[in-house]
Amino acid sequence: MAIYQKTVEQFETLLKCDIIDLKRLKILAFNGCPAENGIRSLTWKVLLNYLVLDRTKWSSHLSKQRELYRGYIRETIIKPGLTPTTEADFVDHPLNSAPDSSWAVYFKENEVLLQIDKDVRRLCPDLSFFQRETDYPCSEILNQEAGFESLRKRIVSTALKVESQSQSRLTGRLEFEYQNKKSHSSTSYDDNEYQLLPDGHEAHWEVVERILFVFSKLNSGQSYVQGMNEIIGPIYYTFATDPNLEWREHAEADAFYCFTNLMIHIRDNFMKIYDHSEFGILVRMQRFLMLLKKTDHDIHYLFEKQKLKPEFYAFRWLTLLLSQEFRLPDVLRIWDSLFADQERNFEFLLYICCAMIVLQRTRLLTGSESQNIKLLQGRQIISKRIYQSGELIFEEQPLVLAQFEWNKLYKYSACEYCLYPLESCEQNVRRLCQDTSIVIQHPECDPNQTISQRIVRCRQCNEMYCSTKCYQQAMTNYHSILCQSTENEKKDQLIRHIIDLWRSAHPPPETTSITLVLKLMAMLKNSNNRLLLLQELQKFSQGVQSENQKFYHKLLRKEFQSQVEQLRYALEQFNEQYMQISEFKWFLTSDGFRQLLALLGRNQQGIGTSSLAIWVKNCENLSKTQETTAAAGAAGSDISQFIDAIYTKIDDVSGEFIDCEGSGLFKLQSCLNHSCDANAEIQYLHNNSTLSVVTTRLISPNEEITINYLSECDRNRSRHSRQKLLQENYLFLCQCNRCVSEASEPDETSEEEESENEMDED
Ligand SMILES: C[S@@+](CC[C@H](N)C(=O)[O-])C[C@H]1O[C@@H](n2cnc3c(N)ncnc32)[C@H](O)[C@@H]1O
Repeated sequence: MAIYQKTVEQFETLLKCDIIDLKRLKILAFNGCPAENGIRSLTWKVLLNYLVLDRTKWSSHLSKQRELYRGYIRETIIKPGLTPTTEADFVDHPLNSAPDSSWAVYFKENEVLLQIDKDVRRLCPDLSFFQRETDYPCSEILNQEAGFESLRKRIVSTALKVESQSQSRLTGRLEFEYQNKKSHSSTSYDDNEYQLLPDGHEAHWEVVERILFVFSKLNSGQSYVQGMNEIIGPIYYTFATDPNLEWREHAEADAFYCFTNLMIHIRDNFMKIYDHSEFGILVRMQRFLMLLKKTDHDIHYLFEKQKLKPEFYAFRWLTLLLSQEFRLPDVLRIWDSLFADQERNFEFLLYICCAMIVLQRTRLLTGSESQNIKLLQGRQIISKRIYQSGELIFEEQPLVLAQFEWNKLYKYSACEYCLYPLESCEQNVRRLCQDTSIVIQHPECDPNQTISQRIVRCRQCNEMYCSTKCYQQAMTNYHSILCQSTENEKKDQLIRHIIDLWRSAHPPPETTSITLVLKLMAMLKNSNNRLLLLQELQKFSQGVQSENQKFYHKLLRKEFQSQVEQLRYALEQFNEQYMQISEFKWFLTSDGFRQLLALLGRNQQGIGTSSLAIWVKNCENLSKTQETTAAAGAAGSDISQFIDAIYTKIDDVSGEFIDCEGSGLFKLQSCLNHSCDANAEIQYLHNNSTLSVVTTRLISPNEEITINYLSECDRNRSRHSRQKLLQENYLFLCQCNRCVSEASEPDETSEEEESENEMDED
């Protein structure tokens, strides 16, 4: 503590001098800037050459710069054509497509703006800061001076323009009611985007959006490139949380200048034409490789042997200054050192990247090429702190989900959108036991007693939802297209045909892949930002073949070849006749379709919900909270006997399939790797599709968080059986601690698997 306090004092003394000693400041900052008293914020302003070293000049310099920035806002956000000053200006008009027309420029800029908008609405989602309201909104914008408009208005009108264009191409007419409904959100499938605050209020993400837009206009050669949002984010955050309110008030202008100055140093990373320049990304990657060779010869040699080029893993690290690899507090700490090191062209960044590799060296040295690329690309989740057993790590909603087809055949009923069960516990038990005389004890423990009165049905196809919200979400995302409404019988028939083909083609265990494909197509069709959705898909684990390239994903085995081809053809027809999604065409080529099926197979996560399970849990809680009197104890044992009897009967009549089941794609969960001795598990604590990752034992900091991909009944099979299942379904050879410790076991499978093997070989 004493050392920390001393560091604070050293910074403060240095920053108070009339002439700041830059060399000393760099030495101090390199070892980390304290966040308190605005030290980091001030230090960065000096290190990024925004504040001159002569403090006596700060006041006039700052007021000049900040006034200049206000001018930029006025100039760059002004609506062209609205304030004509000369006769000639009136010649320009919104339909003028000449390249020098201010309207044409205005429309082109809107495309850049739309991209910025999408990117900043997802800035640092693990932090609530960017969604919060700023205390210092832009007065020029909010006061609505005559002749000015806000970026908000431009985004709404641009989103409308994009949507109406695609609609008109398809239908030849403009459907404004539909467009208006969608225009409030640029992506209908993502609830995680930051939303606008009411008029007169601005959130921090909107301020960041303005900075980037002004930057893109003033630097038209470079404009805005995706990733710049990740650079401005931490800078603005640091300035806008400055405890000194005088500084905080001007966070927007100050962040703009610091960002602009930083971009001078790193702009070559963002522009392809500079890839080969002295400071271009390719040269930087070469320098990084040389350093790796010097630091860890074995790893360098291994990477050469495995052809693991830095383009595959270090490109993002170097371009975005590690802002994606660490959480914000760590990014800020790393940037203290990087900014202090700036004149040496961020040499220190190369050292950090090397350290990141060396820290993983034991795993890398034993890993195959594809295991190593996975490790380096960072698609794994590592704990940052101690987690106790039973602790919730995170919760997440799926990007898309579907119920198993057999749910309906066996009369399971659950919300089509979120899988919440739509039976009361009594209905559930009576159905599973095929006994209508069963009466549930403790009905007060069943929150679904009156569920039948709350069910919302699609007016066209009678599909059931647990709430109006779920129904509306489903409609906006996909149901408006996939609804079996008999309005278009041929389309419905084709959809049924596709689902039936899948049922007869796919190998057990049942998967929902084909419904997921149909839903994804409908979501793409409905989205006014298709590329973004495709980009989300790209992040999931991909590839059709195992690491050693010995076999393909189970769904792509030879025996399914002709059915897979029939399916592909049917989907291609569906796209051509009813969807016309040009961006999806590749997925409907032979290769693309195989890739898509493998992606869904490798990343799908099962979902299970049940009214009975909620009731049982509530009954158990009830007996726990009751006093331990003899009478209560007897009642508790009665209820457990009753529950046991129910489960025995269900087992006899319906077997193991007692939950309403489905599966979905989850963005974050799909980063969790498998271990046969996992330290976490997936639960559905809310009895709907919201997934919870919960620890199953104590987890230490820096330990990888893993789940078991195998179903409960497969988890205790022999090492050989487990590895076989994992290779077929997930294309990797499990080398977890348990598999390694069981390495001496004979390669034996159960009889059942033996016969399956024989079938495979036939
Ligand atoms: C849902 S993803 C998990 C995240 C994955 N690391 C990624 O980068 O996308 C599933 C894929 O991760 C890889 N994977 C998962 N667990 C693994 C393990 N224990 N060893 C090697 N690869 C694994 C396999 O390629 C598998 O198909």
